[in-house]
Amino acid sequence: MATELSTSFLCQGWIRPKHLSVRLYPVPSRRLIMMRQSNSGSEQKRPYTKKVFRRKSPKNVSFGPSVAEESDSENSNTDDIPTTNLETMSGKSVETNGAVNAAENKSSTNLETMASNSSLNADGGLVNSNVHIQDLIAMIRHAEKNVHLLNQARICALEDLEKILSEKKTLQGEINSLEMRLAETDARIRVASQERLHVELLEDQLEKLQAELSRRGGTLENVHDIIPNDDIIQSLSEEVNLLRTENISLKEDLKVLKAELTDMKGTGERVLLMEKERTYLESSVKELERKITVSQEDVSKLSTLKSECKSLWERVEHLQSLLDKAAKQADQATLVLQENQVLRNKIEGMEESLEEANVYKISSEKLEEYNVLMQQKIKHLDERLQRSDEEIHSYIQLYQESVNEFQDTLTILREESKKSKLAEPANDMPRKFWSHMLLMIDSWYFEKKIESENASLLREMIWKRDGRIRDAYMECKEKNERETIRTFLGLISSVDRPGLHVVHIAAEMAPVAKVGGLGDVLTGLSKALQQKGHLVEVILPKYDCMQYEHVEDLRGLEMMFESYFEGRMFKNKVWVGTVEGLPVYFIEPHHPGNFFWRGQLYGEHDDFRRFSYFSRAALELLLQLGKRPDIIHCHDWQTSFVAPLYWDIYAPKGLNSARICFTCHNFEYQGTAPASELALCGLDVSHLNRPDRMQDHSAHDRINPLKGAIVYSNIVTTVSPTYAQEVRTAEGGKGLHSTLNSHSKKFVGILNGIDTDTWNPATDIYLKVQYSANDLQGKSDNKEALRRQLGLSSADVWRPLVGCVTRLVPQKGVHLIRHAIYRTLELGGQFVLLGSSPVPHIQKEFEEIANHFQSHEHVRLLLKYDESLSHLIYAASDMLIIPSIFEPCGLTQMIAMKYGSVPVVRKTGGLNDSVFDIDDDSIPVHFRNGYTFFTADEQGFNSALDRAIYHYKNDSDSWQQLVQKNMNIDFSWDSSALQYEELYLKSVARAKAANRS
Ligand SMILES: Nc1ncnc2c1ncn2[C@@H]1O[C@H](COP(=O)(O)OP(=O)(O)O)[C@@H](O)[C@H]1O
Repeated sequence: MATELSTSFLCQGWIRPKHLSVRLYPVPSRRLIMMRQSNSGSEQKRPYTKKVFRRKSPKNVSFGPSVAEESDSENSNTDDIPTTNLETMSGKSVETNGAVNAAENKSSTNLETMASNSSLNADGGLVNSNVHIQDLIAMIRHAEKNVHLLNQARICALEDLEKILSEKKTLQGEINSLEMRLAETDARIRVASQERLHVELLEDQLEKLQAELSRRGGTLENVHDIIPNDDIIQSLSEEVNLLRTENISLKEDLKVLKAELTDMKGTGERVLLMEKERTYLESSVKELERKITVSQEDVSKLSTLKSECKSLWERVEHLQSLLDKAAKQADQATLVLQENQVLRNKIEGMEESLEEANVYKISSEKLEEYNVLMQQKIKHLDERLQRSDEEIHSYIQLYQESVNEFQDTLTILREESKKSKLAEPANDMPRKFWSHMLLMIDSWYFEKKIESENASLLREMIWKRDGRIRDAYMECKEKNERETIRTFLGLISSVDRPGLHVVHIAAEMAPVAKVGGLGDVLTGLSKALQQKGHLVEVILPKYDCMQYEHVEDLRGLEMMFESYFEGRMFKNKVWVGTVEGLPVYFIEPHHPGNFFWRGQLYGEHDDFRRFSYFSRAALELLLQLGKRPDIIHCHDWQTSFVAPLYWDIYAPKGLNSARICFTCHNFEYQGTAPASELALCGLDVSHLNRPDRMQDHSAHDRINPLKGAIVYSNIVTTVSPTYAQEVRTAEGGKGLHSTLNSHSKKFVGILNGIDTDTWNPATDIYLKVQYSANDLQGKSDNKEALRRQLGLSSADVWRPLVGCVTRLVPQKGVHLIRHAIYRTLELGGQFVLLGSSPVPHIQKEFEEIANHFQSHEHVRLLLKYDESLSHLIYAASDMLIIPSIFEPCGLTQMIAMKYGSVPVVRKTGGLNDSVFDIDDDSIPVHFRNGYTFFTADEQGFNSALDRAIYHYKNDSDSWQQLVQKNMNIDFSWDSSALQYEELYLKSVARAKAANRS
């Protein structure tokens, strides 16, 4: 008995119809019969399902059974899947991707045309841009339609995909069962071959028996006598034949099954293709959506442009009317002139008549009278002539003025239009974008893909935030790097510098590498200068312990650059990334000393070597990158080598565009070393180890990098006016007062600001609750949160919380900080200290105090560096103490005030310039903002803290007013950055003047 099953899979366009026919034969052996029964049972139970997937469009559906037709249809589907699907699934004639792109290209071209058309043409008239705007709108609508169609196509594709997936699932089931069948068939083949062996054995035996028979002279008939079971042999040979037939049939089945399996695999691949297509469609839709957004922005810009055009047009019309008026007046004037001419002719005629009359005058009285009359007439005509001359003159003047006015306006309009045609600053892009562009250009230059001059021009365009850079970038998103570079090079034209190019070289930058105020200043000042339109870049060492999560788009450049150290050249890898929107270069030296792989920024035995290496590498990088900065700004002794290196080595090498500005954030750290060490970075020791150059005041064989920076920089600053005075005294100058005095003309103190993006209680993400001067409830909530976090008592809301956030170094008045803990307790307050110390004995001392108060309900000491906790302490505390022995500027008092914590400070350095005592009558009331003391002892400190706590406890209203007033003081970088800007500009101008003369 044979069972015939046929299956037809039909999936339009994607799955060809398939015909499968399997013929099963009865198995004569018992084992085979048993297997067959179980198999055929399962086969018959599983019905083949006939699947027909209906698509929305009948266009590509092929139901034909012919193999040739099927394979054609398959080919057409697989060769051009995206296009076919778009067409098929949308059920309409949808434009292909190429067409969509063409439409987009057209749209951008029209945009450009429109932008240029909306300006004045050469004749001074305006070309109406409305038509083009309409075009653009139409194009956008067109693009929207395309998006809509693509969306539809995507939905169809998704539906199809779902269908195909479900079909795939079913087919998978089929495959599984076919595989099972294959296995069964295999088993059957194995059994059959065993049976065959058995039959062959029997045949052998039969042959042997026949041979034996013939040997014995018997005939075949006698065989029946010898082998009584003749039937068995007969049946066995039949069985063998049957098995052979079945074997052949099974092989055929196997072939069919294999073909089917291959087909199934093809289906899987098609499903994959569909999935790919779906992803592709989704990305196309996204891209179109993005382009529509851009187009819409363009439309809004165009409408602004249009309104501008309109107003310009009105002005032109007004001018035109003036011109018309003037022209009329000129016509009138011409008429009057003609009239005058007629009058003149008349006068001449009359004069002739007069002459004739004169001949008769003597004889005739009448003629005399006539003469008088004529004289009067002539006089009258002369007057008229004069008047009309004046009138003509005034008309001509008026006409001239109108023409001039018109010409001026025309020139202005032309210039305006030219300017607007030229790159408008693209303020819609974030600062990060421009930094990214800058780094991209640098890497091209560094990797020798563009020339130095071209790199400079592109940098300047980026610096100006030239809209063409943005457009080129957008245009090149899909292009490869070579094409992108070509597009960018096409942009280059003469560019005016919009500001200064400033490069900061420093050892710290908040928040990626911060130890103290230097990091804050670097970021705050750079941001403020960038905001003012200057091109600002930063060069830092690539420390292993940086807060890398604050660096965006960090990547290593392909090329290394070499720099000199210790008599040979070392390779350096350059990493680029943006920090707080600023472009930053991180130098990673490939020096066996692993200079910046130490787990900390400073405090290493070889700091002199580490930072002299870095200073030289930073200048080398600028040279290699072909940069032409106006200002190189270095900070503290770690980068003070830059100044002498620049003038002695790099300016002669061609890096000679810059002025060097050096800011000392603390004169206590001078980085002195044995003089010979200076030679490591290539500086000439004998040339520099002189009392008026880099020799340290303490010994003849030591050099002082800080002194070198003072001597070799064009501008020297420190961080507050009072500190600038203090360091010029023998007591405050730490040995450098005489150097500073001899360079006093270039030395100035500028008070630091704080970065109000980072330090703003209204937006601070580290706070439990954000707050502002108008809503101080948040401040109380933070106080409560800090108390809970540190396990302090919250029993009395009004118990004053005194905070201190500091490095624990002698400069900060550690003995007064320690005293403050006990004094605060005596006065009924709570005390929280956040600080860490690089000085072991101070750290140990404070650890003991911290242990002592470990579970005290009103005191907590946290001896670590913790950025987020510092924010919470500023917000939670009512007062912040800064009893410094000296303080170059100090940022914590400003941050404290911004967060409504009243500062209690010693009057020194920058504290003296920013905190003014509430009770100091010599200071105008509105400037008074904190509590100060002068004598650096316990009584002195008490005199300030006692008053502060008394005020807090006894006059909460005026305390709140004080808090609110302090929160509103402007401590931003605005005015300080302005002062730096002025210094830079003056210095650059001086250099230019010197070069000219
Ligand atoms: N332990 C600490 N944890 C977190 N931040 C700290 C810590 N100590 C100091 N700071 C921060 O360092 C900066 C100190 O700057 P500044 O007052 O100029 O002092 P200095 O630069 O002398 O350390 C502030 O931003 C302050 O919040």
